[in-house]
Amino acid sequence: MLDRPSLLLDIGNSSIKYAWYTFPEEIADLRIFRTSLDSIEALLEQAANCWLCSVVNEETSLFIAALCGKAKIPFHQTRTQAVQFDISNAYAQPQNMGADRWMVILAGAALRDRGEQTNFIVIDAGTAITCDFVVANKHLGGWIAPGLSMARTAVVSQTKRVFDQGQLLDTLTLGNDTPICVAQGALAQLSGMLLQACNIMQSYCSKYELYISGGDARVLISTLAKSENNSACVNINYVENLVLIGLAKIAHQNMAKND
Ligand SMILES: Nc1ncnc2c1ncn2[C@@H]1O[C@H](COP(=O)(O)OP(=O)(O)OP(=O)(O)O)[C@@H](O)[C@H]1O
Ligand SMILES: CC(C)(CO)[C@@H](O)C(=O)NCCC(=O)O
Ligand SMILES: [K+]
Repeated sequence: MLDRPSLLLDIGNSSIKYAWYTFPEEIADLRIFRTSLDSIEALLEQAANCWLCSVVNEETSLFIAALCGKAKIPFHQTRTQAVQFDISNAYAQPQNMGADRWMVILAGAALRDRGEQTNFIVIDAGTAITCDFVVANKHLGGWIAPGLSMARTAVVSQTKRVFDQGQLLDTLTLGNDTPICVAQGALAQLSGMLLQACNIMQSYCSKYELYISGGDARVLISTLAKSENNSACVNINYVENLVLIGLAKIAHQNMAKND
């Protein structure tokens, strides 16, 4: 059983992603796959154990736990902590913070340890976009906002004459008809969030790293790269899935302890 890898599961609001982790592999080298609830049982048959990060209902976690019981393998679910790996959480009630955000913060810390910077911003541009700030091992707080797709849907659904044709653009320009104005408006909101994040971080520290992942990460990076006024945002690192890297870090630590 021990020659089998750990199954790392990220259950988000709209999709499920997973990766295999074999101790003591490098945690930054994960290959990411998408799956569905129906396919998890088959994955567990090949796993030594399972690590879950979920932001959906408790029933789903109980379902995965039961599948692990059936496969006779250990089940672990990560929860947001007040302090973990020397990083302290700014929430007065850490349990209120989505476990995915905490994994993303721990992933930022793990990736940062390989470089020089101790300060970092982590952004997860998924269904919702979240942004969290860590300076000298202290999480200072963060933001939650609609993701690109949700922002576009929101403005269309709450107005009469605004419509969207779903164009995917990665250059910020000024729209001259309704659907382009919608596509550009959402892009301006989200890339503006990145710029504000960098501006605010500079008031805390002169050097920091920025890690960004999620379905909209690439579009946001190329939008900023093509903008003229992006000097605040430097050192942007794209990572396919920070949640799973955070989970790998915890799985790694747990196995190192029991080694
Ligand atoms: N093929 C695609 N399908 C769905 N969303 C996509 C696709 N390509 C890019 N996106 C963008 O990705 C965003 C969703 O990101 P991602 O796939 O990381 O989220 P998710 O897995 O649904 O999020 P969560 O983890 O919160 O459930 C949407 O805002 C959308 O604009
Ligand atoms: C913000 C999301 C939806 C991002 O996936 C998730 O982290 C979540 O449900 N969070 C709970 C609220 C909070 O983090 O404060
Ligand atoms: K998300």
